[in-house]
Amino acid sequence: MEKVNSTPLLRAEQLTCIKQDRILFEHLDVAVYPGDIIQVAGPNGAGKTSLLRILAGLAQPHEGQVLYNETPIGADPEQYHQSLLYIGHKAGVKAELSAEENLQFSLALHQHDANQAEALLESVGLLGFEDSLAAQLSAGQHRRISLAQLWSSHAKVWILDEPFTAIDVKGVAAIEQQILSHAQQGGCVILTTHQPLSLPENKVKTLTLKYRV
Ligand SMILES: Nc1ncnc2c1ncn2[C@@H]1O[C@H](COP(=O)(O)OP(=O)(O)OP(=O)(O)O)[C@@H](O)[C@H]1O
Repeated sequence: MEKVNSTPLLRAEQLTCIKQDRILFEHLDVAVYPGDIIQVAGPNGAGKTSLLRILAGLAQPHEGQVLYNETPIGADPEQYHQSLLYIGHKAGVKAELSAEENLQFSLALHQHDANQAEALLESVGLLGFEDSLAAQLSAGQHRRISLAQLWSSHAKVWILDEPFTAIDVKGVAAIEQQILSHAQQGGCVILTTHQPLSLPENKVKTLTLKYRV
């Protein structure tokens, strides 16, 4: 009998990444199925961010390829872009814009309704800060502005680099819940974090990169 969900949403084939003459990883195969939550683990400098950027199509591997629904992501970048939510390890907010303007900007970039920004800010506990300039907000509040997109995204593939950095305990729990719910609805999540996850162990797969010299 054929396995349900036997086709990966995202697949990387034989990835090799070299930075400054150091092989970070080579011939790496990754298969990410609907419902998967994959934590990429490993020490500082092992190549986690490099791997996430390749999976997101933001960087090219030295060798190998990434496929979305079994089609190389380079063949239809527009379709992949629409299916992907990538939140990098820097908050990426603009200091001179307010919290709401920053979120509106991100939503517009993903062709989402920018009118929902206020409601989304409420989801991440930033109600009352809509008009505050990002320059006046904390690192955790910056991160919350970026992560508010998790409450609006229809993208199947979420790639989140250190989403919990600077986020307090209550915020982490809310984000983990959002990640779990996305996976339960057939999406997939690939994330890095140096903090232990509180998600049920059987819900998370770990991909560990070693630091190679
Ligand atoms: N822009 C760059 N230019 C040159 N080398 C880079 C660049 N970015 C990363 N590297 C190299 O790649 C290695 C892996 O970096 P990467 O950010 O992928 O690691 P990481 O596992 O995410 O680390 P961390 O846990 O510290 O975030 C680094 O040690 C560095 O040598």
